[in-house]
Amino acid sequence: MGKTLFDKVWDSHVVSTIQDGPQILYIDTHLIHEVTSPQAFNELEDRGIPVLKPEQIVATADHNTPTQNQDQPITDELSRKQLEQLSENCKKNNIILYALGHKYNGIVHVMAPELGVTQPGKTMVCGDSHTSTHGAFGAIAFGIGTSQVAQVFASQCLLLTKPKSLRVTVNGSLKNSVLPKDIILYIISKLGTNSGTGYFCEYAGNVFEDMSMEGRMTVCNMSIEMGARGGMIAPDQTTFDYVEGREFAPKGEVFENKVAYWKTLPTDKDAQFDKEYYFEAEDIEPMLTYGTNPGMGIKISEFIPEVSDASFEKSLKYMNFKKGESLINKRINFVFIGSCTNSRIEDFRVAANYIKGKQKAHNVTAWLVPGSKRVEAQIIEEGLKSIFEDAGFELRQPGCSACLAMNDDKIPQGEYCVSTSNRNFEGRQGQGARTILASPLVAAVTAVEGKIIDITKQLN
Ligand SMILES: CC(C)[C@H](C(=O)O)[C@@H](O)C(=O)O
Ligand code: SF4
Repeated sequence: MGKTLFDKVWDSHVVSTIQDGPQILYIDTHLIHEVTSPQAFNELEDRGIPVLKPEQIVATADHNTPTQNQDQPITDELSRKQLEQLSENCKKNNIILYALGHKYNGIVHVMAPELGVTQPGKTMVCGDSHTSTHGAFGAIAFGIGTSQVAQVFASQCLLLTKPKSLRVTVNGSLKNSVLPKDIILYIISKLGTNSGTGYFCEYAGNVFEDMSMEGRMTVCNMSIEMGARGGMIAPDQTTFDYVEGREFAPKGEVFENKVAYWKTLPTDKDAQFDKEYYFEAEDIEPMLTYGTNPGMGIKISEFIPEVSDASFEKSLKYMNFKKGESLINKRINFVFIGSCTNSRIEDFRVAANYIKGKQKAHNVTAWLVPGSKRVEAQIIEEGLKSIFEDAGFELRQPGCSACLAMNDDKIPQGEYCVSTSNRNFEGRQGQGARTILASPLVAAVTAVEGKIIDITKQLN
């Protein structure tokens, strides 16, 4: 029987198998940030164990970073301490750190692919659930807990049970104004937030084959929101072209040899998956979430479903929405374009393309937060900064920002925020804040209108 992409990468990294039990998997790249690494460093220090392969670790500061005045000392004490500790730990253990202000700094899932650290066929981990993003390259990439971070520091390996396999296939042609974010929000709205539990997901079909690397990252990023351990897309010419020439990508003949190997990775025709789902591209429309998990999504033109269930009702109460109502014309005072889901240059191009020559609505505070220093530089080089500023949008400095309330960028109590991030949990963007997940295009339109409008009517 043939093998899946996941099988091929997994099997080539198994160091040892315990009979009828878990396997020891070799980890090629370990990404770290300030939130989940400190306890792991402490554990190692307490036990007198050195970091085995510091050269296979890449560190960045992202969650606690302010998105204004990054050249000045951080005023928030907790955030300042978190970042200082990361710097100290990296220095002590000879780990490369792209600290705040460094030209390679950014959200871990934005900067690592940009630098060519993320490559097909690799195993990659980070103490962060959205590590699934890197699967867009055909890598096995997944989030781990703090004790596993310590395991990888000490051994460059992890003890794991091989997950089951799931494939989601989307074929057909997409409608105008449907972006990768809409595709993954649509899939999760259909499958629910637990459908992937215990599985690693592969995305297949012409829709993903035709997608840019940035779009593929948006899709794989949210795999975790349907419960999957990770998501993957077969590497192809789009992938190789993206990786080639980046700082940490292999060069010359080594690159050519790698490409020859990467070409062997796609799932074999006769491979079997434990579970398969199929969708048609024509059925997908721009999406919005109305509840407090990413599976509570509807097409922008649809109505909130009428479900009788206590947790559903609790969720609507938090959002102050009613069953059966439409979100069209809801007044929105906050718009956030950013996060590791949608803070790459293509996202800002989409937004700028719509915003150009328009003005944001008076009631709206619109934050644009690039995922990395490099994206920030691209925004300036391509002239997007002035488009945004002329329209009254606020371009901030890179970081996780309003994706989660771990820094100064918080949405006030009771306010709605149309956000390009990946989680709409209660309090995610600030205490009592109400998050509506959407694509960068829907977010940009909302900021200009000051309310949600049916973009399928306006733009088609
Ligand atoms: C802080 C971190 C551990 C967390 C994660 O694992 O995903 C964060 O990035 C998030 O998006 O909720
Ligand atoms: S941008 Fe949001 S989802 Fe991504 S790593 Fe940061 S906090 Fe997590």
